[in-house]
Amino acid sequence: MVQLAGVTKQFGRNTALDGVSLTIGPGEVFGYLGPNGAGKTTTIRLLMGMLRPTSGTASVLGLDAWRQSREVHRVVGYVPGEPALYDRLTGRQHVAYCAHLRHRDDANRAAEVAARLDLDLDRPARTLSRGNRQKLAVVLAVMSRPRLLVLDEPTSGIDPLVQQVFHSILREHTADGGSVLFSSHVLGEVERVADRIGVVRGGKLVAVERLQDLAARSLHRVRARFAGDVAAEDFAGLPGVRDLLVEGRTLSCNAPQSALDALLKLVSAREVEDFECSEAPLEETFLSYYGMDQAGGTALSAAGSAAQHAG
Ligand SMILES: Nc1ncnc2c1ncn2[C@@H]1O[C@H](COP(=O)(O)OP(=O)(O)OP(=O)(O)O)[C@@H](O)[C@H]1O
Repeated sequence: MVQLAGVTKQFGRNTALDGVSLTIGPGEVFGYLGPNGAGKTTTIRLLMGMLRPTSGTASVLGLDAWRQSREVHRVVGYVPGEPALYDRLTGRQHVAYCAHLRHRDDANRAAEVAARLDLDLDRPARTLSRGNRQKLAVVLAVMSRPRLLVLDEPTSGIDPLVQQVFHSILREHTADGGSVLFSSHVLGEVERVADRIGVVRGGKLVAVERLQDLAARSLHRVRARFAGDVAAEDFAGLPGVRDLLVEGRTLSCNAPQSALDALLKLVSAREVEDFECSEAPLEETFLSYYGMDQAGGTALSAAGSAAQHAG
């Protein structure tokens, strides 16, 4: 669906992207993460044929993104970071205009998506809030049922309830074999919907991984109180378990998801009086591995606490 092979993009002396290679397959939601200025929008503009790579190749659905950009625009639903709308046209007029450009009648599908997103299609674009402009851009991108959706920070400005609806729309899209490239500067925005995430920093793709693998490495804080004394050695040697501490009848430790089953079996072999297990937010695990430290103050403190748990 998407293939970047050694793509570099320079603006004068500034290297915005540096040798990025990436493949996105059918039925996949790919979360493209990175702090401000990392190169997300540059990647997306290259894929949409708005920029020409300095070196390397970008292709979309088998089409060369630069040389065949008109065909690319026909088959991709694109939501830019700052949607460009016609101030005086209503949502419905935008829908009619885009449908006309594509020689299709997508009005019913557009009305259905707009209703789900709680967007009034009869208001002129100039009266729409940032979130509602974003929703209209989403309606225009999905109404023709394109095989690929390329979304540049599409949910900034959209409230959490509507984000859930938006996620279901993306899931329906991938269930039909479509794919999604979804950029964001925070994991929280994509973690509920992405299958894989890629992290771009300073123009380099520094990590690509399946979200379920990241979740499997996420730490759980475990605490158990037993009816009698226990020894730390009874629980030692479980792979990935950190900060193991036994004080009298109480055990505490941090364990990745992959160690929970074995740990629980050891715990339940004894008489348990109290048990607690809470998962650290995925954002913490993510930050501790990839340190997206430009994401903001809260993120910084989360990274700090994750690092402490990691011992
Ligand atoms: N047209 C341009 N001319 C010169 N430099 C540019 C241009 N577009 C982007 N850049 C530079 O390329 C780098 C990557 O920018 P890009 O917009 O791709 O980042 P981003 O990850 O999308 O950031 P944000 O989250 O802030 O939108 C930045 O250093 C930016 O200043």
